[in-house]
Amino acid sequence: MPTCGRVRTLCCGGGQAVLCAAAGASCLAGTHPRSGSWRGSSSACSQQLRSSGAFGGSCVPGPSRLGGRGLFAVRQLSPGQRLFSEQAVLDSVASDEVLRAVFSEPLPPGAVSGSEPIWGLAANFVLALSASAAAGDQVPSESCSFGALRDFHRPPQEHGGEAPGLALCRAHGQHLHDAMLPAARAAVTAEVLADLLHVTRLNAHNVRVVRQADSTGESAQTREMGLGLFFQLHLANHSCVPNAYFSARHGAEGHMSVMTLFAIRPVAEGEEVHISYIGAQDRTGRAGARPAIAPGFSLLCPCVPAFSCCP
Ligand SMILES: C[S@@+](CC[C@H](N)C(=O)[O-])C[C@H]1O[C@@H](n2cnc3c(N)ncnc32)[C@H](O)[C@@H]1O
Repeated sequence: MPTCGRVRTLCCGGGQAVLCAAAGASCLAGTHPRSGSWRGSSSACSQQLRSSGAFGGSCVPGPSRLGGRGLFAVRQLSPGQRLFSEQAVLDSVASDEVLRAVFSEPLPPGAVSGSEPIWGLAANFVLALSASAAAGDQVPSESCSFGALRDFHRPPQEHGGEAPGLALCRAHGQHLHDAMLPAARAAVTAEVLADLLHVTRLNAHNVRVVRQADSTGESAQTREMGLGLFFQLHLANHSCVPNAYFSARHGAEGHMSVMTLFAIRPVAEGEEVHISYIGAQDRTGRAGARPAIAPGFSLLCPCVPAFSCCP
């Protein structure tokens, strides 16, 4: 197991976050992409998350006719029924303190307000990655789910080329890496950040963020949209006529967002559970701007060519 010779505590999150500063990349051997363990492999964390009690006993992962994996009801589900709740593996809600511990000044406009969620996501990622490495990858169960990010969907390489969108993620990952403080830069490679962005692009769900008043007391609350990566929910495929919807919200500072999945209409045992990637919080199950889905998420809408099933 990798050990971290010297661990520097960053002044964020009440001193819980640690960053392996001096030991640099060598202390990240367990999670470093070049070790081969970051990308693609099934992690112990995923196994743990799939164990009994996961998915609220309402559904299980299985092969989808759409290709890849999907979620399937293990019993008949009624409209409005809660399927399961889960905490995000990673989300974009980061305090100013966390952002400033990871990124050098000046932060880009929107990074602190949260309207540029990728910065918060990357900051939380670096800190979780570092904490995981510092613990020799034997992280406590609360943060164990972080390792499950390795299992999230990535598109296969295109014929003779690379996965769609990867070049853009690589450029963006390099940009984020360049903007990091040296200690943070030593803890993560631009390549791993590019992978995180790729995973985010294809798997992240919107979460509602409600922030309480800041010290100036100018606003009682600010509301914004953040991003969350949920291990169980990420297995749900898209449909323009979904049979389930989710509601996700960032609650208390220092905790990841929580989402709950509900059935919209009766779902038969064995039926695939679909959400809509557009207007996912629309309980009616009606489709939103359906034609926008395919290029954005690199998927084929199951309604195509049967357009009539999309209102
Ligand atoms: C959040 S993941 C869903 C789980 C994924 N199928 C897996 O195997 O991990 C999103 C990806 O699933 C695939 N997907 C989701 N909905 C789909 C659909 N309706 N038709 C085809 N592919 C879909 C696409 O590859 C998409 O990028």
